Amino acid sequence: MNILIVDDQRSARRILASILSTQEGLVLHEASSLEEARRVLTTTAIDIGLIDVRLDADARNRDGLVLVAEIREKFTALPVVVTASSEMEEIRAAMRAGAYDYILKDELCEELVLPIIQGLGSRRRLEHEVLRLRARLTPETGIQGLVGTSEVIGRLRTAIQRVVLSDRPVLVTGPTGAGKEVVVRAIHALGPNSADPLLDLNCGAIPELLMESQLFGHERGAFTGADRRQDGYLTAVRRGTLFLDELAELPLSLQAKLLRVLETGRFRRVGATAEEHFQGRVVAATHAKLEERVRQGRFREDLYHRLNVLNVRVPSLDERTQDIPALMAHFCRQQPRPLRFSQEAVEALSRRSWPGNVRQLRNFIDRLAVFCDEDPIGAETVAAYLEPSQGPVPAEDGLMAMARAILQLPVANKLEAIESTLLNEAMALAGGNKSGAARLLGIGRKAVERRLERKDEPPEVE
Ligand SMILES: Nc1ncnc2c1ncn2[C@@H]1O[C@H](COP(=O)(O)OP(=O)(O)OP(=O)(O)O)[C@@H](O)[C@H]1O
Repeated sequence: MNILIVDDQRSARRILASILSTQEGLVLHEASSLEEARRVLTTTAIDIGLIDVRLDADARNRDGLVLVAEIREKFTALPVVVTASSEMEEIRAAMRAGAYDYILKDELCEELVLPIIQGLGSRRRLEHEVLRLRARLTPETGIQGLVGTSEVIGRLRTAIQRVVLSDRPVLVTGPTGAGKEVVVRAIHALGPNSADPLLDLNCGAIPELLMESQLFGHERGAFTGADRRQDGYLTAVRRGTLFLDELAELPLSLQAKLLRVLETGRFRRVGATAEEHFQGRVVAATHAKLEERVRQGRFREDLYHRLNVLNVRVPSLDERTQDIPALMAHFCRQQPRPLRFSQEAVEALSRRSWPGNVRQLRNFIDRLAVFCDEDPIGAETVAAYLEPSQGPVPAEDGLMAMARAILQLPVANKLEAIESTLLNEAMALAGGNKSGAARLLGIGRKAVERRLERKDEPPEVE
């Protein structure tokens, strides 16, 4: 277990360290200020934090309490406050901020400190044991579903296990096709509420009004076509996971509403006056650089900070080429017929760059399974099949994902929903200029105008 002792006085840190050094299996870390403690917490998986309330000579300093609150918000360590028995008010404040226990400085001795550490140690061990058992119960969707043995994928698994211990929002980032969705599924499967739903909302695939209704639900008569009351994902998810995919595309108006849900845990369905409680966990994913979107005013900074509490970065395939043979074997097993590659072919595929990441590798193997009869498939054949797919990710993937998302919508006319989304996007890209939008869409300006007039009516809901 990693223990972090935070105290501005070296002598105080020494006393605690000497008490703890009698115990086996403890790795001790020290920090003398709030900043130093933050640095250690972000680089090391600390299990227990022993934190002095005052972290500099100023008697009014209460940085230790700030740290306790931060740990509960952003890290998975168990904080314990260390203070004098005369500071009852500070002890109360620390417990309110989320400290698990307190240690009195005037009674620092093995008999009082060690039972607290041992108690928290058992708690941590139990948490890990539960995680391990859950991982065994969900081999496909859990952490084992993440194929690979490289060091980076090992770090990714550790990050997943850490965020599962908390119930705060998670932001999963990484390039397209790298496995963000696989990671989100693992977080859900390993979490305490995996029996409740994992609901996936693609923030880039559907028109704004529909998205609002899908997320928040609506009252009967809230808009044209809303002929009955409908639960949104925020209700239907219960204590499960609300997966916001392509988060960067969430319209600004919905960003404000989502922020309110995250801050207060409350929301209103479209057309309702009464508020409801959101009980689930938000896990969002994006391949876009959100900081850049914030700078451009396209993504709310406050929402970004709310969601970026726990960040899991999924590495690109080029950062973990050692995993390519294992991934190839995994995708070969999924084919309807046996598929094998020669050693040279595996090596050639492991050497090349995969800008479309794991998805591009999977698509490549799927293609060979359909078109190639060679057994085992050799390096020359692989090279021949690679030619046309050099370069960026095939666009069909994005189109297929969008088509699938739209087909599941409660919209009567799905083709119209697609058209309207495309039209909106073209208008936005062209800065509201109809001729520009017409050029992007490959149709005439008149056709754009006609469609814009038609689209004033909100889409019909099934
Ligand atoms: N580590 C992995 N092990 C097994 N399969 C993986 C792994 N990573 C990705 N995949 C597979 O690769 C494909 C793409 O992964 P996924 O959809 O999770 O990517 P993504 O990062 O969410 O992409 P996007 O940003 O485009 O949504 C899926 O078929 C997924 O099952």
